[in-house]
Amino acid sequence: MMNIIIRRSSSTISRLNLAAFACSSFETITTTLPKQYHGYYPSTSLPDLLSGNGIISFLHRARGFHAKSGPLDFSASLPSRAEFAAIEDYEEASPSKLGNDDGLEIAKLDISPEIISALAKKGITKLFPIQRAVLVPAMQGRDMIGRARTGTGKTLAFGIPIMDKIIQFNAKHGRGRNPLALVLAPTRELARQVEKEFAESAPGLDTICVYGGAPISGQMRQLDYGVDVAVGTPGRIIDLLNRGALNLSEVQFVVLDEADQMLQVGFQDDVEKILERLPQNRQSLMFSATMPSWIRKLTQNYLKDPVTIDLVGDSDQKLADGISLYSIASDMHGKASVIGPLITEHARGGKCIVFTQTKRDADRLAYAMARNYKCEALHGDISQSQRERTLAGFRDGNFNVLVATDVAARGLDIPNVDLIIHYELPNNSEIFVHRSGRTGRAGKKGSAILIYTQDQMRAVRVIEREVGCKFTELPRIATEGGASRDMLGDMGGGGRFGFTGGMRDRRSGDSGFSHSSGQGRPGFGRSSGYSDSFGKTGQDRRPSSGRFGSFGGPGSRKSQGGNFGGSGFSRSGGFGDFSSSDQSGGFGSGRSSGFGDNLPSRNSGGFGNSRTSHSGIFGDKTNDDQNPGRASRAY
Ligand SMILES: Nc1ncnc2c1ncn2[C@@H]1O[C@H](COP(=O)(O)OP(=O)(O)OP(=O)(O)O)[C@@H](O)[C@H]1O
Repeated sequence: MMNIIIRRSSSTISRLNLAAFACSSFETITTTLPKQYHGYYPSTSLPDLLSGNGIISFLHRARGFHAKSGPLDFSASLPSRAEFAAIEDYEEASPSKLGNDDGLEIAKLDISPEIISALAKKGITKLFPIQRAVLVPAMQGRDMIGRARTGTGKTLAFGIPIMDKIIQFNAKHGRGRNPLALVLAPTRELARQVEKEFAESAPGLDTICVYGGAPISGQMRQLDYGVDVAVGTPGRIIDLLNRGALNLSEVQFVVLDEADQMLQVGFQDDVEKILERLPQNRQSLMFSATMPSWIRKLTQNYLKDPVTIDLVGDSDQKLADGISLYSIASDMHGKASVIGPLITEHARGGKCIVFTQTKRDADRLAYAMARNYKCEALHGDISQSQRERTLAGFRDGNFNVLVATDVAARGLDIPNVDLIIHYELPNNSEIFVHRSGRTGRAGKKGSAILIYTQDQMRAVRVIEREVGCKFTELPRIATEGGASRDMLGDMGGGGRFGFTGGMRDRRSGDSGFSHSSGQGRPGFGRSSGYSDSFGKTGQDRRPSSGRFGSFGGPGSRKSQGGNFGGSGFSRSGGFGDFSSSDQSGGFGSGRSSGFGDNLPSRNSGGFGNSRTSHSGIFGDKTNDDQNPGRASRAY
């Protein structure tokens, strides 16, 4: 085992021995964090990282050297002034030898001044730990898998080296027409956000975001004009490739953001199709806050001699440190009515995201809550323009409760979200991490509350175990009578529910509330879900099996009712129905089939075929691009 240590050298950062890096092959990098980052990383979870006074210690295993050199080889951008010290050492670093570290000033990095000043304008002056850990190997052209907790700056971790290299390349070779970098993201909203971060951090680069639901002609025109960085969702990218509007032959960098989702069943095929169109000689980067064990095997197929930069670790708490976790028991009927008191108590006037399992739940809950809260729904059946308005309104603080499906679970960086409510249990612990991670970002604090029913106790414990966390149990909130009906009573009447499907600017013919086809979908049955999910050790648990379908309770139930307007609603009326319908089958079927079934109106052709082979949220994947024949969207 050999260590390579990168350290700050007095007040500047020198890069003396990058050759040493280039001659080495890493498997795993862990970091020693400076004290100022302890807020982000609990000391219990990174015990070995707290002893090094800001030294990044790269533990790696020397293997056969695999050097990549492409058109944008980092050596071309290495400065004559040495800014980094990369000290190769065959011994464990001793803190005393390495001195203090007061953080890595971005202004002192040898990166483009354009990036430095653009970041400074955003208030970003020091690298976060994942960014400093990634910088050198990324600059060297190493393929990598990067894992760091939610909200810790992964976007810029891969963004800064890519932007810098492209700026250098353009300066040398002039600007080209075809993109040099491609970033794939699972949702449109995330794709837009990532593209925005690139555009703001390197204003001189031409960036484009391509995603379904937006006119393709404008995207084609922009591509024709020429772009440096393309960010997008897979379906639209494939569409543009098929039309000959997107040429990926010059791509030097490809990033799979939320890589574990991008490689899940349902997404993987599209991702592979895209990767096939890229040059062999490229740098591939995969990032996520969660990297289930199955992904490690898969990545061998896509990455060359990758370095793994893991700031989470297997045994550590997987959540960002600033997130306080709570759980609260409720019966099905009372779930909706505990939300109000929870918001009052825990959101402290900030924003709150309530996560539901289904689009229908999101609509109905948002509708019901709108009596008392400024509240909107966000999910995949809402038109793209409305989705964008909703998200912008939420960001701007025009309303402060967003009721969303897992379309909002990953990556979204919305300021001042203080509270996450898991109205329904997520399908798996990774989704729990991502949903909860919409709060407590960039060192801030926040709370996440899991509402569960008694028969979901076991699933709650599984989350605790897999995420390495402990919920603080909140006292039950009485829901008999008053509160529930006050807030939700207006929802009564089957007719009203018919309305929820069209509550916002939806695609015509939205059939989201019909749920005839998926009731018998495998993996959602509670018993099978549990054994499927929990019986495994974490190996190869790709979510296609709906492993935590068991979590959700509602969706796991066998449909007894038939359609939504049927027994579920009419039986008890009011918002209580919302919950009770879970039991009656309305939700159960909605959840299991609705995802797949909701989409035909938005997508031509293939969506009519529900993809029953996909179960669980991931099975339905986010791919909401208008791509005939493709699988339906999840959220
Ligand atoms: N070095 C930095 N200094 C200050 N703020 C930063 C820095 N790097 C990133 N940020 C900010 O931190 C926030 C979270 O960053 P980002 O969205 O990249 O997190 P992430 O790790 O990708 O999260 P997720 O896992 O949820 O996708 C953003 O608002 C970003 O602008």
